[in-house]
Amino acid sequence: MAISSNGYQTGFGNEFATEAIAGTLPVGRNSPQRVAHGLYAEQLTGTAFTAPRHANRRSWLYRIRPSAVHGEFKSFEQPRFHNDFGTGPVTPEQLRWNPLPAPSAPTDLIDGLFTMAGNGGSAAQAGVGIHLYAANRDMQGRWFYDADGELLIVPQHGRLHIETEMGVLDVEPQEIALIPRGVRFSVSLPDGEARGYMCENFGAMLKLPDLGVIGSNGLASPRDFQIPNAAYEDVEGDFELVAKFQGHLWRAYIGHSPLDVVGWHGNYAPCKYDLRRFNAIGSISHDHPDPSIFLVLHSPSDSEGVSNMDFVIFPPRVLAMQDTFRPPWFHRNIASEFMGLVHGAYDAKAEGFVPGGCSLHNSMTGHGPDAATFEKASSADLSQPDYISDTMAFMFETRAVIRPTAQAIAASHRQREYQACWAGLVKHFRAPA
Ligand SMILES: O=C(O)Cc1cc(O)ccc1O
Ligand SMILES: [Fe+2]
Repeated sequence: MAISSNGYQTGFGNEFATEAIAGTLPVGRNSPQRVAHGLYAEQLTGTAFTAPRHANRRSWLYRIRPSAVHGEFKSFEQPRFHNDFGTGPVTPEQLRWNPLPAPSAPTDLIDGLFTMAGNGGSAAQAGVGIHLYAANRDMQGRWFYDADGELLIVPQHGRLHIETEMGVLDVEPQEIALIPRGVRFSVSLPDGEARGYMCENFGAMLKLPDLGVIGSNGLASPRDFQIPNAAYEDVEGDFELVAKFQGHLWRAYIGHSPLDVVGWHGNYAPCKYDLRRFNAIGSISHDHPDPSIFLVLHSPSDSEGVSNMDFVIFPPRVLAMQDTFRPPWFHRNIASEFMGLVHGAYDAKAEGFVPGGCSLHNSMTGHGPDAATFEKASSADLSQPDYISDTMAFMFETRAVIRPTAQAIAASHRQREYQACWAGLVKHFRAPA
């Protein structure tokens, strides 16, 4: 069983139409009395029926069997992958981790998920679940869907071949994949192993930010988002469908591949985006701008301007600001910040923040450049620009505090000495005589 890519369409949130067999899509209606080729019609909605037109997302899928056809759901445990973010005290300490160790036993993407942190939950339809994955095996005869949230997958090492109901996404490090709530998929690993990050967004669907005074271009361009063309398989066998529903995993027998959608149309679909295409906007006079300038996608909350989650990147760029401490400043924010590094080095941390690693700085926790970065940037020659190259860091930034899981705090890959990176920031103050 393997479906290869049937190519892509482009445009974030567009109305798409695609068929793997010509003549599949009905013309002038969505649900004709009989669908072409003996297919079933099925609607998949991602927003309320009555959501305003600009926010309304749904697609029509024309498939070999309806998605209702499968066995009984039974509880399924993958104890490292969950939404138990706890209700007790949460440490305000700065936290950092090394990459998740590679599995020793054969482990597919679902078994390789490790929940690091999160807030809110599917019942509240707000917050995020933040997970790492490390896998070394394809998902075999197994498909997954997440009813709790949209999935933002950030591969860090190894490519992912993601076969979804709506077509195939081939994703490599420095690209991201977005899988809408409910869409069934399986993942195989063309490089035999893979490691990365996965954010489960329980809130409103991710969207491109408004550009305001930036104008009509800049940041992530809608045309750079790639949406798969329909691709399907007609396969029967003894398989399993794994669902994530209300924070728990469930498993049902399924006698066929659910990737049986021959054609679909609509604006609710998976997509991928190459972060290297991001058009970074920055300061060309003085001062280091707020990181919102690097916003790729955001999940709005009910309060205007306050996101449930912002997905921000720190891509290669040129820094030319004058009379300025060029790296990120020391700061405390109302928002909470979970960061990861896909490639290279991050300009606020001379060492210790490694590709595949991650950090957590919660609301009002002081953080910023480490001592080595401070020393270097405080005396750097500003007559020359800094070419920040070979880098791709990112941040999941949320309005609610990000609660690390008990297993993340206890993990052997946690850097228990992280705070020491600021210990060298000695007193330079001398009161004028
Ligand atoms: O903490 C961080 O490294 C992320 C970050 C980067 C930046 O340029 C400004 C603020 C901020 O929180
Ligand atoms: Fe920060």
